[in-house]
Amino acid sequence: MEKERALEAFSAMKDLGIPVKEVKPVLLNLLELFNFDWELIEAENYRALIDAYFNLKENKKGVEDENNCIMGNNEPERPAKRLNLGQEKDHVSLAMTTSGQESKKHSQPCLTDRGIGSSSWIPNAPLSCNRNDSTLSRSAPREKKSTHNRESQTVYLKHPLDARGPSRSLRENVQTSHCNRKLIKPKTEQPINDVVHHPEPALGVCPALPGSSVGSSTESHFVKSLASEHVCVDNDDDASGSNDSATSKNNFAITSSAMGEVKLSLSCTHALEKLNFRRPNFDAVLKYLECKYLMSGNLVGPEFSVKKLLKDLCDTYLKLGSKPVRHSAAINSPDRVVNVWDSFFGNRLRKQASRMGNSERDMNKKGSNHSGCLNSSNMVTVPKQHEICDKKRSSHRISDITKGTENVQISLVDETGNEDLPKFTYIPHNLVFQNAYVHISLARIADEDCCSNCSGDCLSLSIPCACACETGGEFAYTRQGLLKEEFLNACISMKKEPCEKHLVYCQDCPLERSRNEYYPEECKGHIVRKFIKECWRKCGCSMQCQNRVVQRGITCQLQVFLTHGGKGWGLRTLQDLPKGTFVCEYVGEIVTNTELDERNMQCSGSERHTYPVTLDADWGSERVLRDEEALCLDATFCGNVARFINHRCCDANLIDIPVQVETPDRHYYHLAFFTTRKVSALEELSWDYGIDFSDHDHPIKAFQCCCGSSFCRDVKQKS
Ligand SMILES: C[S@@+](CC[C@H](N)C(=O)[O-])C[C@H]1O[C@@H](n2cnc3c(N)ncnc32)[C@H](O)[C@@H]1O
Repeated sequence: MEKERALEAFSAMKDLGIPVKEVKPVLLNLLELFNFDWELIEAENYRALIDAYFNLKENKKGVEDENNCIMGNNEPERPAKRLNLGQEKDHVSLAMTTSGQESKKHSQPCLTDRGIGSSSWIPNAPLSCNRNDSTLSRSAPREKKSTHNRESQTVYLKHPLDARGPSRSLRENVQTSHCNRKLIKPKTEQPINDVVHHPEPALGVCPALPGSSVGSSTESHFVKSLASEHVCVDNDDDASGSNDSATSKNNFAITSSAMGEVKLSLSCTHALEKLNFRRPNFDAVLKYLECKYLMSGNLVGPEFSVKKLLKDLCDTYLKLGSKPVRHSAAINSPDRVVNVWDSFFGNRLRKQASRMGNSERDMNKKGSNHSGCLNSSNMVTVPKQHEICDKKRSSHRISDITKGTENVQISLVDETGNEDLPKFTYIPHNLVFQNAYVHISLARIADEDCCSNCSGDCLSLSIPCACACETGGEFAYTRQGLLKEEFLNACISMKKEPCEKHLVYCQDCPLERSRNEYYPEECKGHIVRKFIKECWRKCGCSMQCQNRVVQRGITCQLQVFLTHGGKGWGLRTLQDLPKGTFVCEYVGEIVTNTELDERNMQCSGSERHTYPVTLDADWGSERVLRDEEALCLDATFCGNVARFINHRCCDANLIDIPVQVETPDRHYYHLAFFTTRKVSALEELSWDYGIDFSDHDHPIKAFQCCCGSSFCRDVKQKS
């Protein structure tokens, strides 16, 4: 896993013209700084790594320039340009277009050739196929702001790999250069009376007892000389094997007894001489070392020796234990990570971190109290008058209905305490119930359905990649991870006022068949919907490509709550959401029309249903789709948070948009919810199910709408 990630990082940097050998030390340092949190390194197309690399380069160059000045040399040309992925688009595209993008053809959207983009909500069962009601959408932008301030983010890097080695540390470089950047210092000089005295030797690894394992971070006893044989091995730099352990700085000893016990002791006597030395987490030491070897790629080369390996272990232990107090505290105590973030990178990077799935959740988990309230590490500040963590008032509270399956926790609160908790199984991705046939295979993805020649981030290319063809030859997303305004507005207006040209008609409409099997009416038309096409596995770009939004999952802070006014549970946002934000996908069981009919026949009319959505956009194509083939999503029994989104006529703040990820056809796709306007923290999220409240023949009676919209279509409510 680590190896794959390292290779991906190398490849991304290679795309920018940065050789692997130069990336390795920077990456290793960054891993160390970020506490091996790869997500931070991978975020926004390795922005941290790129920054660190160029900072290093610049700092080095500063020194070189200075030296050149002193020596009277001409200023050499800069080796490479620094890139700002957020803003300096040209630089990035320059580097990225080396992979033959010019040869790509970008066809215009061809929705009508390929079938219908219709997805309709279905109250309880039979599928409604009204011109006005055939809209379900999904949306998903990740907010990514390019507020990167390079001037304030010079990361201190020292030469990482070789403890003996670097000709000049960056610290020296920085100090001698005239660079005004703020430095993040790895260690502050401490007054002498701050020295921490360790009563025990600094390192002890005692895997001696049978069954015990190497690597316990808590063991700290130096090997005792109980052994029948005790070999002390000096590991001077030349690894000559001198046995003079008394003079050796780093050494290790192997002790064994006649009973078969073996103890391996590593002694880093350097540690005692170091100011600020704190025992590091041994797992972190091992991880660091593994990464180092992984990146050097010569673990088992001709130069390999076990002695060297053990010496490296000692050195690494010493290195990690000699970090500034706060950093080593973070290594030892994950609870302090947030402080380290603040002190090392300030709020900017912390926010960046908090936008990322796991890190975010970790922070929340650590910061949440027993009942799961959000704390200061959260981006969301809930106004006092709406205090949702008030225990006296909320007799129902679940801190995470997703049970850890999403990137973020989603709480449920019932401030009245009167409602039964919803009964369903949370699933973060669609699952086939039984008979539905979802044909996902790499072989079906043709060259024109993916961008195999791309690398890194497709949105940084000057020419949109093949995947953009579905959205008019342009990407649907902005570089901030939002849906483009033009695309969104077109989807909204198509949904509100579908005109004839947006409709396709089936020869034999499955929706009508489901209403009346023997005398189905003529198809009333399905809207040919606008699709988003995201890059996927066969594409050459990385997982950080900004044309991958929905597939990365929920990133907004959401909450299920008990609404007032008869709608039951609802979903609200706990943070302000800009227009075009991806909120969540509609996730449920993938069922066939036949299976859905069966389900609907079994349930009683009084049950509060989630509204299944018809999925198959191939309706209206020449082939008649049988009920056993047509697909729907039903979130009644198994679903995600979208099952709590209530209906609002006409002016809902969410719209559902089909998103093509794994399959190039329109038989199966994802339905994503995006905000139609700016939504403020604590607003209820809603979407227009597309119900025709005047359709009294519909086998499923629609609920009495309490949406409160002045455009409410339920006339009963109005009168
Ligand atoms: C997808 S579920 C939404 C979550 C649901 N409120 C719950 O408590 O589980 C759809 C159901 O919510 C209720 N509902 C949704 N929107 C409504 C509205 N505008 N007016 C009245 N009831 C609504 C209806 O009972 C409907 O069958």
